[in-house]
Amino acid sequence: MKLSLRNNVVGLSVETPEEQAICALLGAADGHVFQLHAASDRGMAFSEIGPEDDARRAPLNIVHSIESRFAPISNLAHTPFEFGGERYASIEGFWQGLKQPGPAERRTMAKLWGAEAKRRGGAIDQPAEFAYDGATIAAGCPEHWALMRAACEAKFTQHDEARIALLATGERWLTHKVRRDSRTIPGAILADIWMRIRARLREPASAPR
Ligand SMILES: Nc1c(N[C@@H]2O[C@H](COP(=O)(O)O)[C@@H](O)[C@H]2O)[nH]c(=O)[nH]c1=O
Repeated sequence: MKLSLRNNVVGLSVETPEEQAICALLGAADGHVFQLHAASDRGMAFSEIGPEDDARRAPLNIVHSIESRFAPISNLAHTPFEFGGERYASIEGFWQGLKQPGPAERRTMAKLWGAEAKRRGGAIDQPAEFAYDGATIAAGCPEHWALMRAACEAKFTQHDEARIALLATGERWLTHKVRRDSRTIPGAILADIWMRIRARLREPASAPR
């Protein structure tokens, strides 16, 4: 193997069939970040840190249009779950339903996901307060966010794909930056909910059922 160093780039060129086989294996790590261990002037080692975005902990903006492997994290994704004795097709169906006055209207919203859930909910004025499970909750207050957190917990514990997608974000900082931030649940609150749930899911006791 030939070794060179030019412009801060370490170059290795293959000379034997064994080295060629190793080089072919390393093809799977193309674009990954490696850490250099240069303990002596006779040799060195590189240990793999991982794909560049993971290694750099690049922020990840969770929106409906994100790449498909992370899409189930979005509130708009079709990720059926049960919460408070009711079935919901998506978090958005749950959240937008809270704007509705009665159980029948909430049930209708509960069946929706994707752009339709967002659009139908967007057409409803957010009441200053609403009733949920016998309590009166002021819109946009921490109790309102606590409902979002509890529903998200239900989603990520019950829906395998959503949980796998959330855990696949590793240590990356999550954001929820959309064209117009919600007046009832700011994107920063939502991102914080996802990151807290992710940390909880990593704890051994909450490993997938
Ligand atoms: N605009 C948008 C999303 N907005 C969603 O709207 C909800 C808040 O709505 P509201 O209470 O009416 O302000 C919340 O669930 C948030 O995720 N979501 C996405 O994935 N992609 C988007 O582009």
